[in-house]
Amino acid sequence: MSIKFEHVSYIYSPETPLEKKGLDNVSFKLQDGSFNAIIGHTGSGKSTLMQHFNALIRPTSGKIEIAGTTITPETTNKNLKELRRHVSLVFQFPEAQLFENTVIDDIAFGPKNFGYDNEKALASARFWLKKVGLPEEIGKRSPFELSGGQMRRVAIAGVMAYEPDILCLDEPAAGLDPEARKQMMALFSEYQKEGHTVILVTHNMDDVANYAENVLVMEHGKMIKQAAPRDIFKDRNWLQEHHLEEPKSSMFAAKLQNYQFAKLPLTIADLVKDIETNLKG
Ligand SMILES: Nc1ncnc2c1ncn2[C@@H]1O[C@H](COP(=O)(O)OP(=O)(O)OP(=O)(O)O)[C@@H](O)[C@H]1O
Repeated sequence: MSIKFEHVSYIYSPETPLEKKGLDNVSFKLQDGSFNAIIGHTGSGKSTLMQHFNALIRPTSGKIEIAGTTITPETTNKNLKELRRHVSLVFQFPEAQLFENTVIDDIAFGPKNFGYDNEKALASARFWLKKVGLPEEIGKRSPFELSGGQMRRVAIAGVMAYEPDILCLDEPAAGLDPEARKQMMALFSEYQKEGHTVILVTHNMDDVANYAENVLVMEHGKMIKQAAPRDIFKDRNWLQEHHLEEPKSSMFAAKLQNYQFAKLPLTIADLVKDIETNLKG
């Protein structure tokens, strides 16, 4: 059950002086269980695209197939609960949406909303509190007494606690220190390896290089390229032309270097396999 966008366009404030094309004839497919990144300049349409994944906004034209649901311009808000249980969207600075009296109740809110009984919701909340790296005793505290980084973890645990099949993240590590960013990205990577689909909007090219298998590049509302990170980042001229940065990470450079020193392959098929193994590993 892949995710499929077919000729999706979206216009903000149509037929008014403020009319603005947010998406322009976007088509692509994403594989189940893949780690995808959406990159592009500010204002290129990344967040607009992201909000289509759980029908928070619906296409002005075109069609989306996702998690067994078809989204078209005619789709209404009715019957979207099932879609939103499967496809979850985490906005930038999700900690702004915490509201319960205790951390554990805040994390359990999502699971309860999607039909877990009280006991199961609390068990899931305790499990995810630990998974995001917070000690058990924090569960009893008010989320508003925590640091910004801890609040971010609570908010993300609240989404992961009902285990959506498709996790959409808009700059989830923005403003976190490098260690916290790494832990957060490792958490999403593990979630993907367990079989879920992850879609990440980011300006951080190191995260793209280190974690994504598939990259969508947005520019002026159009998707101008879809490829593996190595294919996106190997062409410096193309990157410069589109004002995109290269990853700085030594990890990605090391992966490429390992590949150069890998044992001499015997056939083209071996060579391709070798490259893939080295870049994946
Ligand atoms: N609510 C809105 N009303 C009108 N235009 C909007 C609205 N939201 C976004 N836009 C416009 O649509 C275009 C795409 O915006 P979008 O937020 O999707 O870009 P983005 O790539 O996510 O940017 P950033 O990296 O800054 O978050 C921009 O030109 C933006 O100004």
